[in-house]
Amino acid sequence: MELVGKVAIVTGAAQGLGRAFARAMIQRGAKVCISDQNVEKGNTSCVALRKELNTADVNFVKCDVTQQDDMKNMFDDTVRRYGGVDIVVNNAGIMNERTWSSCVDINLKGVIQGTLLALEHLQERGGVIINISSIAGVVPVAGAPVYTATKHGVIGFTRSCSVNPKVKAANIRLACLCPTFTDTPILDMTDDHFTSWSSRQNLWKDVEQLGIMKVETVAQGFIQLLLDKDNNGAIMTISPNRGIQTKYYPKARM
Ligand SMILES: NC(=O)C1=CN([C@@H]2O[C@H](COP(=O)(O)OP(=O)(O)OC[C@H]3O[C@@H](n4cnc5c(N)ncnc54)[C@H](O)[C@@H]3O)[C@@H](O)[C@H]2O)C=CC1
Ligand SMILES: CCCCCC(=O)/C=C/[C@H]1C=CC(=O)[C@@H]1CCCCCCC(=O)O
Repeated sequence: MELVGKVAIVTGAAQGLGRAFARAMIQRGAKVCISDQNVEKGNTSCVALRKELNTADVNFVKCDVTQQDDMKNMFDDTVRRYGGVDIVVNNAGIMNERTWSSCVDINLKGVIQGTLLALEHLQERGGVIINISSIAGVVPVAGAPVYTATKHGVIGFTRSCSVNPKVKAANIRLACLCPTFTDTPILDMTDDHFTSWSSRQNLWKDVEQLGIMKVETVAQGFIQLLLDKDNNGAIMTISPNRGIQTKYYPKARM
């Protein structure tokens, strides 16, 4: 897939991985809508990306992924501004075991809502949906069971959409990105983010064992996943010890 002239939407892109994905796509010629619930950080990042990359082809739209009206407006605004949508990256996510219900709302329901709207918008012209899961989407993580459940859900949902014949016929491709720990503000967790059935200490032991990747490393894998036009249903894992790996888990046998 060639990115020049393509139109992309990234949720939760005011900082961290979302911002790095947006940056990598703009650098390759895409027009990008960065959205986030944090208006101040979103606007600041938009101005900084315009300046750094010397482009007007990036804009910010306020969007809380738990709010259906915000989500619809993000798509409508992008269509009005750029004439359509080709790529949707459902990236917004939090790690909070205590406010676990909002973790489900943002990490899983937000991705489902973003994907369903993306399918509607892409059905005429085809395109790509990348859903951001985590390595916690494929392995159990004792320190963060709710976060882990949401990320497993993202993979199950995305893979199920990817094998739908209607989706394939519309030339829509879906894939999941599953990084291990990456250097973003999501790692600034305190004990308040945990319950007696989860643990910052446990999670931090994992961090110490595995290490922390740079956002640029994950953005490199993201671009690889986006450009490979033959990877519908793929799950890409990225970790410090094994690097970038693309996996296809078994399909159902009827
Ligand atoms: N950093 C890491 O170690 C890893 C992160 N991930 C996933 O990558 C994605 C991005 O995370 P990071 O950049 O690391 O985190 P981050 O905390 O730096 O960025 C997350 C962004 O999402 C936004 N956000 C939160 N709630 C939102 C909502 N309701 N609506 C819209 N935006 C909202 C925040 O304002 C923030 O800008 C998340 O889905 C996360 O679960 C996956 C594996 C590892
Ligand atoms: C808030 C971010 C949470 C990110 C979750 C995460 O990265 C968790 C990682 C580890 C916790 C326990 C583990 O066993 C996880 C690491 C497993 C890495 C396996 C790598 C496999 C591979 O590269 O194929």
